[in-house]
Amino acid sequence: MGDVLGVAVLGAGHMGADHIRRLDQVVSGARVAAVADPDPERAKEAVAGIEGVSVHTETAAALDAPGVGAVLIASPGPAHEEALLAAFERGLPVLCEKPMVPDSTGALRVVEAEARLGRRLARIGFMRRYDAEYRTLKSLLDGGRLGRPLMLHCVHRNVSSPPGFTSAMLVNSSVSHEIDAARWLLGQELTAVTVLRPRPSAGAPEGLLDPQFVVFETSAGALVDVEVFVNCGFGYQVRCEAVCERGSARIGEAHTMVVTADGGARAEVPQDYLVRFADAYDREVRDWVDATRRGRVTGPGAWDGYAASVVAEAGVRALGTGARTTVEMVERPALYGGTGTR
Ligand SMILES: NC(=O)c1ccc[n+]([C@@H]2O[C@H](COP(=O)([O-])OP(=O)(O)OC[C@H]3O[C@@H](n4cnc5c(N)ncnc54)[C@H](O)[C@@H]3O)[C@@H](O)[C@H]2O)c1
Ligand SMILES: O[C@H]1[C@H](O)[C@@H](O)[C@H](O)[C@@H](O)[C@H]1O
Repeated sequence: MGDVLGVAVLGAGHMGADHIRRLDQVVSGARVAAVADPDPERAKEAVAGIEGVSVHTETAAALDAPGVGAVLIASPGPAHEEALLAAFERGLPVLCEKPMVPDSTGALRVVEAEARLGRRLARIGFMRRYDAEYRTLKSLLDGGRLGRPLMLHCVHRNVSSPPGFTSAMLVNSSVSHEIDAARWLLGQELTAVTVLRPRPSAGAPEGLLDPQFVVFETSAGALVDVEVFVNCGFGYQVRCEAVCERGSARIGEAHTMVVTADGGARAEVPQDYLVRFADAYDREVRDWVDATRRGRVTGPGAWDGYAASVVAEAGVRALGTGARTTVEMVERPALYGGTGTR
């Protein structure tokens, strides 16, 4: 194992601050060496009490700061491409929050830049791949005991959407998790998408198409449906049921505590992703730090980030037209395993 990994964290908002705490207090073998945020007060607040961190407002200054050996990108999606390319130029390994790059043209530029380097540097923060329940489901499906998967029924609910959240973001920010999880669980590409829009909830901000019902078709003829509802008001719920030829398997309830008292039982629902996926984020960052210190790049990569962006973009078009929309991806570069679906 190499030296303690000095990490530059870009973006000190909700996720950035949580990852800074994780790198400082939860994960061994790493330290926060630098932080960059255009809002210096937010950056200072996120690293308060941590020694040896330099605070910057510019990405380049943080990447070039003393002791930086890797980058964690937690800025908003539109800022990711520039940060990824800057990290690649410096040969720095990266953990980049989803979406890798919201638009597929930018995502492809990232894939091409990494392919030109001839080695992988980027891991994308699709943390569900590190969630214990998702991993158990993946092992079950891979083991084949239930036969071939035919359908995934998914639910993705948030208590409320943050200011500025758009109808397109239900697909390209929220459902991006299901897009990656479905590709990973099934080992298939998503080839077409249809988005149905029920009457918007009165609890959603004016003009937001919330909830939505998204249906994906896969390269091997399976279907994946996702109810996404980001102003459900009552809790953070993420569920997935795989229906296979000889049985079904459902995940998404294990993080619930059931309190029995006063003659009744009450199941508590987590209120946000930081609670529901706390273990997954810890495992994701620990695994990234360990692999990086060993000089390895593992987990979902730039190709997976690109695939998610292309599928999400088709989904946003489908949302606009109401029509079934096919997904067109470029050929997979050799760096990511050549052509064909996994
Ligand atoms: N994996 C997950 O479950 C999960 C959960 C929430 C958010 N996210 C992702 O994490 C990222 C950040 O989301 P958030 O909720 O923390 O947002 P946020 O708005 O809370 O924080 C973003 C921060 O980035 C800063 N910033 C803006 N431009 C920047 C730039 N060019 N360089 C550096 N910093 C910049 C902002 O000032 C802000 O402090 C997004 O990509 C989002 O999709 C992932
Ligand atoms: O950026 C967030 C994050 O990715 C959460 O995990 C998801 O539940 C939200 O819907 C999304 O807005």
